[in-house]
Amino acid sequence: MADQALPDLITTPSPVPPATAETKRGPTVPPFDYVIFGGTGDLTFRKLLPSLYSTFRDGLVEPSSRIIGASRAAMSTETYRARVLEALERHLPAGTLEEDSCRAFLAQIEYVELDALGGSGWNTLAALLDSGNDNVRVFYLATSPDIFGPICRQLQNAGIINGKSRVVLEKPIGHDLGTARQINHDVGQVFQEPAIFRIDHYLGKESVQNLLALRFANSLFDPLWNSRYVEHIQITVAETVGVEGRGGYYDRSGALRDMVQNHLLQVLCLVAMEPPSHLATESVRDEKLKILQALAPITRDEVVQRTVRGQYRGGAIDGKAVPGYLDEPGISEDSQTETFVSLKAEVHNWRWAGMPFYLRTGKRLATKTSEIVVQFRPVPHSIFPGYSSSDLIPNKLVLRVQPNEGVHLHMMAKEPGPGGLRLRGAVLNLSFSDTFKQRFPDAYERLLLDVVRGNPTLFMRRDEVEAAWRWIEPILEGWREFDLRPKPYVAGTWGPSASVAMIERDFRSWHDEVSPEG
Ligand SMILES: NC(=O)C1=CN([C@@H]2O[C@H](COP(=O)(O)OP(=O)(O)OC[C@H]3O[C@@H](n4cnc5c(N)ncnc54)[C@H](OP(=O)(O)O)[C@@H]3O)[C@@H](O)[C@H]2O)C=CC1
Ligand SMILES: O=C1O[C@H](COP(=O)(O)O)[C@@H](O)[C@H](O)[C@H]1O
Repeated sequence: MADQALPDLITTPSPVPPATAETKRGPTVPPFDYVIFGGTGDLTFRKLLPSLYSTFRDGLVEPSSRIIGASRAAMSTETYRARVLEALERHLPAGTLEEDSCRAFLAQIEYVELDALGGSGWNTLAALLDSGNDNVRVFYLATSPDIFGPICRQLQNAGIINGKSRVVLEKPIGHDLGTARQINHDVGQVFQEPAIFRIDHYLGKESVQNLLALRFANSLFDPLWNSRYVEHIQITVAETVGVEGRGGYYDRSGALRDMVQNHLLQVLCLVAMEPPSHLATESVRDEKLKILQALAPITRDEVVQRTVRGQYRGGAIDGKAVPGYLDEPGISEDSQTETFVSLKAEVHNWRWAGMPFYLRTGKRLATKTSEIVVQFRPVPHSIFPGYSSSDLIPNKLVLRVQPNEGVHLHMMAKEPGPGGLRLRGAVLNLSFSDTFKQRFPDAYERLLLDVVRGNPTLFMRRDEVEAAWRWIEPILEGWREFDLRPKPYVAGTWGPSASVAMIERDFRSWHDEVSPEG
């Protein structure tokens, strides 16, 4: 979109163009007022506003809805709209920003200058919200978690919470169990649990939700989905990006807190949980909680054997040189923060007893890929002349979360041709993008509207967050106690060699070492 179009775009409201049958993804949600605290932050500009725009363009949003950005920076609504436009241009996939719907979207955005800790901005916000509409009110806290409590208290004092109000808490919810409990307590003083939406955007990813469909809408997998048939499971979330200007936050956090405590454990829950009796919020959450509670603690004494920490050094990603972690802005020069973690977890219950789950995540790794690998046990006996049972490569189900969402089943097949029966490994591929022609919405699109719908199924309940921290804490303590420093790895690789050694000690290997293609 050309720059000279900007003034006209942001001052001339026009109705949202009607969605066509191809673009509309469902019924509109009730009209809403979305107040985004941290309205000028990276998350808001990179993810929240582009996702809200996409839902607008797809015809899911009532025209009387409003989006109100709030933060301390002094600026007019006009200037804010111009910044939103820049963000949409920069962060939406090419070709998806449409002039008419963008103009209408921008016209529904307001800005309020406000300090979370108090001041007159709260009266301005109250006046704006009190303009007679009956919209659902969403308060999205896209700020550092230490001001979640103060923001909720200000909302209460300003008298702007009504029966149609909800609050969304961005991750991380705390830095450890104590701070998570404090945040949950402070927010819980103001909002009832059903009105609190703790977001984990991995639960909004299409392919993560597809895990529910794969497991519970097919009869094929469940009989095999246990340690009698599954040999081990791997969950990998590999990124090629570094800390992307978030060094200040990341250096205090690290990969275990930033990724494992939330995203990887939530995915593990969906992989491992029992079938909920129906797809109702509390049934799903109850089953996830049981998994978190069944996770065998990695005690302080076990951290050396069962966890690996890494930190990237300079290297190359996609043929381009990238700096090491210690040279990134905002990182302390002698930082001991891990940018990579791999660990071996166990779920102590009837279904999974004695079978490991290997989890791994890191920044500046070889490729961007998130996947779940279910490794099945070998056949008990070979009937094929010339093939022992160990020659028959055991089945493996690979669920690709991103990119190239899909399911790959590794199996043995007969090599075509006359004569004897020769066997060879083959892969059955189901690519979701080839099968379903629709656009894959960003995870936030679904979740932002679920808040308005009042559907918290894909959000974390208080006890889940606290159970996850309870499992993470002994690992952090063990690292501290044994002064387990992160091992260096070259950017563009698969992390420290100790991670490979950890899984190879169990006579297994990471999926990428076997087949980088999927
Ligand atoms: N960026 C990302 O990709 C992701 C971020 N998150 C989480 O989301 C949260 C926000 O992250 P991010 O956007 O990166 O952070 P930024 O530092 O970019 O943004 C912080 C925002 O909070 C506002 N803010 C800070 N203090 C106050 C205050 N006292 N009163 C009102 N507004 C305030 C800032 O505006 P101003 O200074 O003008 O007040 C700014 O808009 C963090 O908890 C982060 O961990 C989670 C997942 C991904
Ligand atoms: O929450 C976070 O997630 C991103 C990775 O998300 P993805 O959708 O791109 O896989 C990660 O980069 C960031 O550090 C973390 O805070």
